[in-house]
Amino acid sequence: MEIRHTTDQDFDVFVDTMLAAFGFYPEPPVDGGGHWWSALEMDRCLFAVTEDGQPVGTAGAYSFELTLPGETLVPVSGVTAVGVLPSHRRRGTLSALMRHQLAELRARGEFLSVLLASEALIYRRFGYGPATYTAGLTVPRHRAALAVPRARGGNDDPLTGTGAGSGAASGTGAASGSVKVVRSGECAEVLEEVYDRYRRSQPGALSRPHRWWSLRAGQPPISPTPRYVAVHRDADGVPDGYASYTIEPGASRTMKVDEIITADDAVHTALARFLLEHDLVNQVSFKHVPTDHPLRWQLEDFRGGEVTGAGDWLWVRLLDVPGALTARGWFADGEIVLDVEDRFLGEHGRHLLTVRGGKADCVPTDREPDLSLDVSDLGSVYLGGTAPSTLVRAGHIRAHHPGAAALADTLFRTERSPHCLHWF
Ligand SMILES: CC(=O)SCCNC(=O)CCNC(=O)[C@H](O)C(C)(C)COP(=O)(O)OP(=O)(O)OC[C@H]1O[C@@H](n2cnc3c(N)ncnc32)[C@H](O)[C@@H]1OP(=O)(O)O
Repeated sequence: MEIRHTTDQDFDVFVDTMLAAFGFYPEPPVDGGGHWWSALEMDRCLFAVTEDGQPVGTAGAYSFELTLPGETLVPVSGVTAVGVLPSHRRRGTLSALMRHQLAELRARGEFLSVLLASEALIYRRFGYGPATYTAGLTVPRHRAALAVPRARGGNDDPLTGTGAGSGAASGTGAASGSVKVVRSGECAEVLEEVYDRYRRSQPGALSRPHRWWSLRAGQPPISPTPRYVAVHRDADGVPDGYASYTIEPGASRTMKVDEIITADDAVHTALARFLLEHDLVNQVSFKHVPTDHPLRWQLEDFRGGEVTGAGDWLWVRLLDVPGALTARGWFADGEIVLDVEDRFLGEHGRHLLTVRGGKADCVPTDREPDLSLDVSDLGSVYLGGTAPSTLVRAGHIRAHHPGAAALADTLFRTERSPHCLHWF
């Protein structure tokens, strides 16, 4: 089995092989891109090839930026299009592709790799751990009333003041804004710009490169699939949020919300209100709600929303432990010794992590460890979305003394849970 790079000439064969591995039929071409795979970076794709030259396995990587806790932006590889033909499985082809790819990512100087896992059993052995979580929230219209915020109140508040449809919302509740509904095809530039502002402040979020928008590659609202988009603008008319949605015809009249994108909680509230008050809708189904998002708390009826499809989203793999640990922001001072095992790459390191004033220093040490953990578990806790103590209680991370788990929880905790809704 040989692993080799693909070139632009291989694009069609690459896509055919990858689709066959997933059991999908090739789809007819769409004008100007349109398929999720049209933004594949062919210089970052790999073929696994048999001795007689037949491609039997594929793996690709997108060049993204990931927002770390502390709003640090770092380049990461978004691993994608991983597949091995059904006729050639369980012979080590994926393992060979992963080994080759991880070495290449390191050679590029990247210290993190991320992916969305088709199955949860595949990637831990390669050092990836689930790191961000998401869930759907379905709210019947008759239970959709929003509560008056107890800490604020008053007429200038985004919840209690004029509705978003007629204009209201800001970070402080002091300024007004407006919502206008347009079709997704008419506002691509606005979506791209608002998304870019949002993702820079949201830990766990990935960039959506311009190429994705121009090729309409990905899931709605990036794809050519028709959508309505409620665009929120501030008092000066500057777009600061959007919600992309469809309404199912027929008896269900379910409004399906692909995403609400904004960096401002008050704008999020205004857009949610706009959707929840929409006429001729029986229920509103939000596809992506971060697990700790205030939306559920904002419903007057705390049981008014049903959480659906809760699960993992972004899996994270550290390629350079000190590099990754010193890159993110930290929110509590302290020090901890981590003994990290990387079985797939056959590596082991003991690191002293010292945090002062939001920044970390990470050096090799021979001190006794506080925690012993696999690199995949470090990937899970790295963005702050999984408490180390949960993995201690699960029997995955070993705490060497009472208090070690609580110390790790305090250090790794972030101001806001990481969340990613970009599909790739
Ligand atoms: C980021 C993404 O693109 S996610 C998409 C992943 N791709 C898919 O789901 C498409 C359908 N599936 C496939 O193409 C293949 O089954 C793959 C890519 C998941 C696995 O490829 P293979 O070449 O069979 O994997 P390989 O032989 O290297 O297996 C390595 C180990 O992982 C295990 N493994 C591989 N796939 C799975 C799985 N789906 N579930 C459980 N274990 C698995 C193997 O049993 C093997 O274990 P071992 O080392 O203890 O013997």
